[in-house]
Amino acid sequence: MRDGTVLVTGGAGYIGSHAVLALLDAGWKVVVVDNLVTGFDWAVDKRAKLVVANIEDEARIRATMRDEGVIAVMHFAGSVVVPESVSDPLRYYRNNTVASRSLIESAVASGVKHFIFSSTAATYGIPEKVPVSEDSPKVPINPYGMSKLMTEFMLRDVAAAHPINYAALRYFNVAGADPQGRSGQSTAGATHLIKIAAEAATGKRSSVSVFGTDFATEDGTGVRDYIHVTDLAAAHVDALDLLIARPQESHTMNAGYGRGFSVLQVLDAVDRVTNRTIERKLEGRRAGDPDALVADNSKILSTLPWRPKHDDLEGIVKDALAWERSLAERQG
Ligand SMILES: NC(=O)c1ccc[n+]([C@@H]2O[C@H](COP(=O)([O-])OP(=O)(O)OC[C@H]3O[C@@H](n4cnc5c(N)ncnc54)[C@H](O)[C@@H]3O)[C@@H](O)[C@H]2O)c1
Ligand SMILES: O=c1ccn([C@@H]2O[C@H](COP(=O)(O)OP(=O)(O)O[C@H]3O[C@H](CO)[C@H](O)[C@H](O)[C@H]3O)[C@@H](O)[C@H]2O)c(=O)[nH]1
Repeated sequence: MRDGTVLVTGGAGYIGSHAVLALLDAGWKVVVVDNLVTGFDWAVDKRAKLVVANIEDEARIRATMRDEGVIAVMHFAGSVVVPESVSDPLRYYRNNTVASRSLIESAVASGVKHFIFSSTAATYGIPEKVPVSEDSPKVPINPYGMSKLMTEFMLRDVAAAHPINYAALRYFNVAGADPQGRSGQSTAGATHLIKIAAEAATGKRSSVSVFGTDFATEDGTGVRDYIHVTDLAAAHVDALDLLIARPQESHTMNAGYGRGFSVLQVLDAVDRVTNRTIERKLEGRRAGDPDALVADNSKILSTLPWRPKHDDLEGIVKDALAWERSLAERQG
């Protein structure tokens, strides 16, 4: 067992629940803080403690940090739907930026030494150059990306002023599910391509829309860097070890594989795995979708011992499908 407890905000959600598994498997004690707006209490592994609270509830957060001996925070809690951030920006600045400010203040006041933050490739907006490196211009094209970039700025300034260091991981497209079937993407009303394709493959949807066929890519459909959620969770555990080993340093790193697949390549992979053909509806572009978004991942590879173990598109699809099937059984 490691010394100290890790507080995981949003640990009842998709990515957070996988980080909880990775931390527990690595011997950490874990306390989850989640208000269950989009998460599920059953998604939290029983070895972890669940505190149902808003991260803005400073009294409860500080009491939890003190009582549980929290040495590090992994901060996944937030609002994640890009179009919703466009129609309701203040909600995103509240739940992503303002709530993060409150959590960071609680951490500093409670003497928490390390902070790991879920940032996003959406901080880059429409990149000038692909693969996109960390020092590329950060020009978010929606309030979601901006709300996350503002939190990165807060962390930078707070780490300069207080004895706390941080890692901000800019996730690319997170997909797949725990290969042992312990968690997966469970949120209803999904918008993510691989989740939607898995729903179509298991009969929850009749077809998949392909949003745009005139992008500047080889087959005209959007290209993305899909990273397996279990690899992403492992990167957080490695980032925590680094923050502990080198308390004077903080790091902002892309979390992706450095290779992209088009929408049609993803749907082809689903068809191969299921040995069926999902109906595709070719439609117009969604607002604000870049042609291609692929990580330059040289920084994370040179900074952490982390190496991808699940970077195979068909494997990601298989794990997503297996979870979708078990979710269907769970929901009857
Ligand atoms: N899914 C992706 O592709 C992706 C990509 C880049 C970044 N991210 C970031 O990763 C993080 C996790 O995303 P996810 O896909 O797992 O989403 P999710 O909705 O499954 O998880 C978010 C969790 O946070 C909880 N939560 C939200 N607001 C809260 C609050 N104020 N107090 C306490 N709990 C709260 C929710 O109940 C939920 O369990 C988010 O910060 C998101 O911005 C996700
Ligand atoms: O039904 C669908 C859903 C998606 N797509 C396409 O599939 C690709 C991936 O779309 P997703 O919605 O799965 O993901 P995004 O790339 O739009 O965005 C994701 O990654 C971003 C970072 O790059 C943000 O973090 C954001 O939170 C997260 O949703 C895009 O080309 C999109 O147009 C379709 O064709 N049909």
